[in-house]
Amino acid sequence: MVREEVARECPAHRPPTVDALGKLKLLNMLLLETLRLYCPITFIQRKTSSGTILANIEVPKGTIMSIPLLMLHRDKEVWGPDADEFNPMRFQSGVSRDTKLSRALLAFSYGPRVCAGQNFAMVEVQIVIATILRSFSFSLSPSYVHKPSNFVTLLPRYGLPLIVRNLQQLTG
Ligand code: HEM
Repeated sequence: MVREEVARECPAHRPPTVDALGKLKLLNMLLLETLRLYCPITFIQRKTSSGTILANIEVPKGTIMSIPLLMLHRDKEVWGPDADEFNPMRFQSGVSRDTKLSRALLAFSYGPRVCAGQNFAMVEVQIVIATILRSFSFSLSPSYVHKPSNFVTLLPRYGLPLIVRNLQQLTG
């Protein structure tokens, strides 16, 4: 489905244009769902600049708080009973239009210290994936072991071996 969308919107043998990227709705949904389940930065920290009360808990000035993004992204109360499943369709109406989702998806953080490279990162990965999808099919190698691990950022512990096929050779 995503490959069909890319083939429809992006002309072959040229990098996708800004206009084309704006039309890659399915690819965007797929990337948002990937950022939800496997957000590269799994937690952020904040230090209180003054004493405050959070959810009836008194928090003194200077307290360092960890915000567990990865855990929040799997909260069934927010995301529903299928929170642990990979389901890009949950972003069908777009994250920016759904206020609940735009605040629940915290892969790039939120508020005044939101990731400064958010838009750049999304455009970059859209171009890379769209370009790959135009020419190649890929699937997980049987040797792949699913073990996301946190080493500063979230990474596949044993790498990501893929079986890659050139689509032109496949279709002759
Ligand atoms: C998928 C890719 C990326 C993810 C998931 C990501 C995520 C984040 C997160 C969660 C923060 C907040 C950290 C905190 O408050 O402790 C952050 C901050 C930041 N990011 Fe990114 N980032 C990505 C790519 C990039 C890129 C490509 C750039 C630059 C070109 C960038 C530049 C920054 C900067 C400058 C900040 C600090 C903003 C501030 O504190 O005012 N990021 N990022």
